[in-house]
Amino acid sequence: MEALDYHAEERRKAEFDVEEMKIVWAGSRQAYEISDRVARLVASDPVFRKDNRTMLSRKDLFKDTLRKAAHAWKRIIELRLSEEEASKLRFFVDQPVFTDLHWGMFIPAIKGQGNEEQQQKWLPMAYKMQIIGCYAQTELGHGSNVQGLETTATFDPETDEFVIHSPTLTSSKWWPGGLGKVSTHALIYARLITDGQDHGVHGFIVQLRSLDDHLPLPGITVGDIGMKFGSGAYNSMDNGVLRFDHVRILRDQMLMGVSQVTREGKFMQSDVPRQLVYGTMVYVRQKIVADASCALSRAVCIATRYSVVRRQFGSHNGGPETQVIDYKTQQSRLFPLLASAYAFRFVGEWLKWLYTDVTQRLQASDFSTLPEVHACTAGLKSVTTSATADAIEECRKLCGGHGYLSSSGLPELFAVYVPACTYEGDNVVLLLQVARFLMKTVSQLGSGKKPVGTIAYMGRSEHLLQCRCEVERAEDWLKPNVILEAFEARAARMSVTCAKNLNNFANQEEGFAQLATDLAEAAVAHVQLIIVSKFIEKLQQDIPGKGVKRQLEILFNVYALSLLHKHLGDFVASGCITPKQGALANEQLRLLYSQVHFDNPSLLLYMVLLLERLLQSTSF
Ligand SMILES: CCCCCCCCCCCCCCCCCCC/C=C/C(=O)SCCNC(=O)CCNC(=O)[C@H](O)C(C)(C)COP(=O)(O)OP(=O)(O)OC[C@H]1O[C@@H](n2cnc3c(N)ncnc32)[C@H](O)[C@@H]1OP(=O)(O)O
Ligand SMILES: Cc1cc2nc3c(=O)[nH]c(=O)nc-3n(C[C@H](O)[C@H](O)[C@H](O)COP(=O)(O)OP(=O)(O)OC[C@H]3O[C@@H](n4cnc5c(N)ncnc54)[C@H](O)[C@@H]3O)c2cc1C
Repeated sequence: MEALDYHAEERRKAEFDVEEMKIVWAGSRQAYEISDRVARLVASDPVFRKDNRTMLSRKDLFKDTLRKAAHAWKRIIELRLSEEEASKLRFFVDQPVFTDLHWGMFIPAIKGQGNEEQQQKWLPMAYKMQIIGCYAQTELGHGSNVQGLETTATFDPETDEFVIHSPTLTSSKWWPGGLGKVSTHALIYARLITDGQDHGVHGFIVQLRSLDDHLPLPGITVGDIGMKFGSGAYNSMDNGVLRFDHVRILRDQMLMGVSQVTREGKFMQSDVPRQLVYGTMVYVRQKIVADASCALSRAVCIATRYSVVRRQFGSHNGGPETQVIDYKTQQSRLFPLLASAYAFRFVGEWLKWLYTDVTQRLQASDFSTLPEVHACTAGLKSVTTSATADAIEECRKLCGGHGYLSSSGLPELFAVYVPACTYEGDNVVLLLQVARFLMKTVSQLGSGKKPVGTIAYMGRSEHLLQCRCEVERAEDWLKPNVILEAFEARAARMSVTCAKNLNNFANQEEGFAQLATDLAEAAVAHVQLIIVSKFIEKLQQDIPGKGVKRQLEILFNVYALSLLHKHLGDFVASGCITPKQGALANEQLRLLYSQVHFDNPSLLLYMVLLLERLLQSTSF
C-alpha cells in the first residue's frame, strides 16, 4: 500500500461525526467556517508559500516576510476581513512578523493604558498602519525584573516634556520584535522621574524613525540584534536594540490611564492598581495559551501521519511490517500529546472568557479578580508552553530520523515555538508568581474570606487534606469526580505544605527563595488542576454529533491519567493516593490506549488527521 492509501484506510475507519468534531475544535460552527475559508485563501495564494523558508538567507527571509505582511494587509483591506478573519490569516501565514507586535502589543497597550485623548490621537493612525509600533520593555540588563529597568523618563517642567535617556549600556532596549528595522514608533517602558523622585516604571510612546525617509530620529540609535536559534523560524522577526540620548517627547506621550503627570510636574496615581501597567502582558499571555494547542496539534498531526505510514519489524511470511502506531510505546508517547492539544484548546477558550470578564470588570472599576487573572494567565502560559515545546521535540523523535529533516516541518516548528517559554515572562518566573498567589490564598484561609473561582477548592482544604482516594479497581479511574478530587487534593496539599514550611523562616522572602523549587511544583499542580477541571466542564456541555463526546471522554481520561502517571511522586508523596492506586491508574491508562486501539484502531488517529487540513501543516 502507498502512504496515501494508509491514510485513507485510517480515515475510513473513523466512527464519529467528523464534521461535529471540527466544530468542537474550532469552538463554534462560525469559527470553523472562518478558519476553513481563510485556510483555503492562504493555501491558494502563491505569495504565502512557505516551503522554501528554511533555505532563504536572513536578508531574503526578511524581505519575504515584508512581502507577505504587505500582501496580507492588502488582502485584509480588499476582502474587508473582520478582526477574527485577519487573525486567522496571520495564523495560517505562519511566520513571525513585526505586525504581531503592532497589533498584538502596541495597540493593546495604548487601548489598555492610554486615556481617552491618547487613544483618539494614536489609535486611528495605528489602525491604518500609518505608524507602526513595537513593545519595547526588555533591556539588556533586565527582562524578568521589570522593576529593575534603567531607562529614564525625566520630566522637564520648563518645556513640558520628558527626556528619555539610556544611562548605561545595560539600559539598552534589547529584544523587542519589530524594532530592529521596521517600527516608526515604540511603546517604551522607563522609570518616571519628576522633581528628582523615581515613581517606577511607566509606558511612553516614542517616535523612533522619520515618517518621510525612515531614518532614525536624532538621539536614537537602533538596529537588529542578529540571528536567532534555527533556520527560518524567528529570524523573520527584526528583534532590535535601542538606545536613547536625551530624546525629548511631549508630556502627553506618557500613557496616562494608570498614572498622570500634570503640567506642573506633579505625579498623580489614579484610583486603579499600579499592576495595570503590566496589563498588555496579561493580554498576550492569554493569547499565547490559546495558541499552544495550535502549535501542539501541528506537531501531533505530523507525528501521527508518520506513525501510520511508517512500518518497522514484525513481518510474517513476507506480509507487511507493523505500523509503528501499533507499538504501545509509540501510543503512550503520542496519545497524551494529542489529548493535551484538546485540553489546551478548551482551557484556552475558558481563559479567553476569563480575560473578557476581567476587562469588563475593570471598566466598571471592579479590580477584585485581577490577582486571579494574573495567576491564571501566568500559570497557564507557563505550563502550556513548556508542555508544547517538549511535545514538539517528542514528536520529532516519534518520527525517527525523518523528524530531523527540515521538510518534516518539525525543526522549524520547534525553533519558532520554543522562545514562547521565555518571552512574555520566563516560565519559572511566572510559576513563582502563581506560587505567591497560592501562598497568599493559604494564609487567608480561616480569615473568613472565601476563596472563589479557580481557588475555590482551597475552601475545602480541611476535607482535601485528609480525604482518601476510593479507587479499588482500574476502571474507578475513569470517573471524572475521582480524578478531580485526586488533582484537588494534590494541589491543596502541596500548597499547604509549602505554606507550613515557609513559616519555619523568620524572613518570608528568604523562605520563598529557599523553597522556590517546591513552590514552583505546587504552582504546576494548581495549574494542571485548572486544565483538568476545565476539560471536565467542557464534557458537561451539550456536545452534538455521533461519538464525539465519547472520544473527548477518552481523551480526557488519557490526559488526566498520563499526568497522574508522570507526577506519581507528587500524588503518592502528598498521600493523595497509594502506590497501588497509582499502579491502577497506569493500568487504566494502558487499557485506554489499547481499548481505543482495539475498539477502533483509528479513532484517536483520525481526530488528528482531520486537523491537518485545518492547520495546514508542512507534513509528510
Ligand atoms: C483588522 C486587522 C487586524 C489584524 C490582526 C492581526 C492579528 C495579529 C495579532 C497577533 C497577536 C499575537 C500576540 C503577540 C505575539 C507574541 C509575540 C511575543 C513577543 C514577546 C514580547 C515580550 O516578551 S514583552 C516583555 C515581556 N516581559 C515579561 O513578561 C516580564 C516578566 N516579568 C514580570 O511580569 C514582572 O516583573 C513580575 C510579575 C515577574 C514581577 O513584578 P514586580 O516586581 O512588580 O512584582 P512583584 O512580584 O513584587 O508583584 C507585585 C504584585 O503585583 C502582582 N502582579 C505582578 N504582575 C501582575 C500582572 N501582570 N497583573 C496583575 N498583577 C500582577 C503580583 O502578583 C504582586 O501581587 P501581590 O498581591 O502584591 O503579591
Ligand atoms: C523571541 C523573543 C522575542 C521577544 N520579544 C520581546 C518584545 O517584543 N518586547 C520585549 O520587551 N521583550 C521581548 N523579549 C524579551 C523577553 O520578554 C525576555 O527575554 C523574558 O522576559 C525573559 O527575561 P530575561 O531574558 O531577562 O531572562 P532572565 O530573567 O535573565 O532569565 C534567565 C534565567 O534566570 C532565571 N530567573 C530569573 N529570575 C528568577 C527568579 N526570580 N527566580 C528564579 N529564577 C529566575 C530564569 O528562570 C532563567 O532560567 C523577547 C524575547 C525573545 C526570546
